[in-house]
Amino acid sequence: MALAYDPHFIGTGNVDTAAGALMTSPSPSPVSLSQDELKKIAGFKAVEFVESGMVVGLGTGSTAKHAVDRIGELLRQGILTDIVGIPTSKKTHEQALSLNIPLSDLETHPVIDLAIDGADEVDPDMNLVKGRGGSLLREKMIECVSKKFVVIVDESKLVDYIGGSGLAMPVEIVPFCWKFTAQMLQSLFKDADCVAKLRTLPESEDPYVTDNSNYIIDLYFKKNIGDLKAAGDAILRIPGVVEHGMFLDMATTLIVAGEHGVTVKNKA
Ligand SMILES: O=C[C@H](O)[C@H](O)[C@H](O)COP(=O)(O)O
Repeated sequence: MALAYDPHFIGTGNVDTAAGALMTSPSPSPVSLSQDELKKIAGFKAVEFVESGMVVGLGTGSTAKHAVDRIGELLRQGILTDIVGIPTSKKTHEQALSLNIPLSDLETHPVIDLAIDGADEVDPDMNLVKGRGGSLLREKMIECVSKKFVVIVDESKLVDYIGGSGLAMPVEIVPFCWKFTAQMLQSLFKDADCVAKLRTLPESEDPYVTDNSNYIIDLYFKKNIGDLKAAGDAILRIPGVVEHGMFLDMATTLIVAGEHGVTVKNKA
């Protein structure tokens, strides 16, 4: 599918942040763009929300990486000053250090002005699946105390309902008796024909280990799981579970880059 890009929408202009605002940017001169270029457009657009003096949650993944790069660039140019970054993973911590972004943590800065992060799925109510890159726990800890949470995606991430992509919904668990916990998770969602799989490293059958020394169980649903809040609460009642990758009612702004330009949608 041909993708369209409107270079007008990379910039540092103001974004309409009124509640419920929907800003769609048409593309006057379409140019085919890769998925990564769309991620970059969404990431740069999100940084328009960052103001000097803010404490900023720095997301993880191939989309958030562009936003973090952009913050580093604007700091270097002196366009942004006095930013404090709170990284959501070891990888983002390394990236931010390499860009000389001043860093802190939740204990020193328990309130965050704004967080910017990608997502694996976004439903029409701006509920998210996150963690296919393995970073869901730190992301959720940081983003749930952010006054604003700007989610950046290319349009391939939009789904009709959570789980609708047919791809993984990650759950971070403790390694102890992981097979037992995986079985509990699969049984919990038997009505949705759920399959629970331990995430392993691509080059071996060894478990993938998170930044917090935990494992990840990926849940695959063949049917809609229905009430997301009830599902999330039920997952958290399983003792070996640390956190799940559903980020419900957390996003305050959604930026989608796609074939017809960039859309900015605020939570009503
Ligand atoms: O664990 C990874 C994070 O939740 C990412 O933000 C999410 O997977 C989206 O990543 P990407 O922007 O690379 O698609």
